Amino acid sequence: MDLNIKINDKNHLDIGGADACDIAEEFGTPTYVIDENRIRDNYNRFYNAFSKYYPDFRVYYACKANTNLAVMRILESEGCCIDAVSPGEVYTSKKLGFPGERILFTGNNVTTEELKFVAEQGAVLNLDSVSALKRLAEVVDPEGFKISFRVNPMVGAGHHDHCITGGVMSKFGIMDNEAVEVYQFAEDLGFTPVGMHSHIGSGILDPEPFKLAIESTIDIAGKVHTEAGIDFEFVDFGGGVGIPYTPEENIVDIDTFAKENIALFKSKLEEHDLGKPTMYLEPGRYLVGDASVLLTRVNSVKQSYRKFLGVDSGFHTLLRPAMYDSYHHIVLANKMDAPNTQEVDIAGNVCESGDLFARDRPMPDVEEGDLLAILNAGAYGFTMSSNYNSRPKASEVLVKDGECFLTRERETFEDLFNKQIIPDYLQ
Ligand SMILES: Cc1ncc(COP(=O)(O)O)c(C=O)c1O
Ligand SMILES: N[C@@H](CCCC[NH3+])C(=O)O
Repeated sequence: MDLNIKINDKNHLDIGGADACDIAEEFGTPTYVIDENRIRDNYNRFYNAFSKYYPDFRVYYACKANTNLAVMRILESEGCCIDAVSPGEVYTSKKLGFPGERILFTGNNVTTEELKFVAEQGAVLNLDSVSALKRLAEVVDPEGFKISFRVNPMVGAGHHDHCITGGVMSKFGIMDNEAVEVYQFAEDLGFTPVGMHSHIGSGILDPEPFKLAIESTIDIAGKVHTEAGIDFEFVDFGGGVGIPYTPEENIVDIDTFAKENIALFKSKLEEHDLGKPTMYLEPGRYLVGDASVLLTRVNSVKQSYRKFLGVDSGFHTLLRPAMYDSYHHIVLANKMDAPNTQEVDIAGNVCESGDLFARDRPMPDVEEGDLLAILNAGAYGFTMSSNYNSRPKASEVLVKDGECFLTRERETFEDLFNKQIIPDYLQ
């Protein structure tokens, strides 16, 4: 089993050297708990695997996965760069110390004002349409302005249909067969196109689609090089590397993955005489997914037509099970040695019948007051949470070598009033 689970001598879940039960006691529930060392390990394992075979390599953290400020500072301190998808992510990254040159902005359906803002921040713009290109030309001086384009490599993969971003159904990128024309047009406008980007999807454990994407993207880059005379400073293959969520899934052997992909990358570069552009990858889930758990307490055990364990969080806290039917492994954090004795449904506190973390899940005997830990909650967990049902958002705690730091206060009812204005006549 490749799930990241550690147990201490009290038979409690250990997170980064801290006891899950103590954390729940001190900070309450629901709380996301993030293990700093695990993020650092994930980053270094990933970076070292690729840079060993191709030193001109950069990691752009897809910060949409987790924008906790401490998480971003940790990755900044490791020398990581940022894949930003919105002006808000660019703003946050800049404020946290990432220089513009280390931020790649890959927006989709962005306004002209947003393009202008991102350009003013000094981030590198990776454009997704001819419309964006034309509108960027209205708000910056294109002369010598470096840009890149996201292309659709016509390869797609992902753990759910919603997470496949290449192929004919995808809203992302320019078409492979218009690339030459678009790069040429960018040059005609005065821009200096220096990069090409593709991203096929998210949550992929199978190495094959990545290889197909490398082939297809470099074939497109080769055509653009030959026919439009573009020299590439970088090629970016996006993110998407999955992590095991179920006990049956295996962690990606990142060294073999890197070795094979880099070998293919080099041979494709040679085939098209593309020189030695820097290789970028944009992992999100791989860096932060297994570094965090969501602690949630069982507040009711109900035997109805089925047996339900009711907990103090819901899909407003962790959306993935409800949105993608995603499996998250759930453990009884205060009795880690207890054997499974039953199959139960684990339900949240939102007023929707789809608010379930698990159906028919083998679990030990669980009592009200017990503590559950929902594993692999570090990617697309807090960032996709909401205030649905007027539920305040969870707190977040960072653990470093057993020491705990509150990095986000739990919201209060007062926070539900933030930014709302009741017109005078209704006061
Ligand atoms: C452009 C881009 N890069 C990187 C990522 C990160 O994906 P993942 O978290 O699966 O690595 C995404 C999300 O799918 C994305 O849209
Ligand atoms: N939100 C998705 C990943 C999508 C990534 C965004 N392109 C998930 O939780 O798996």
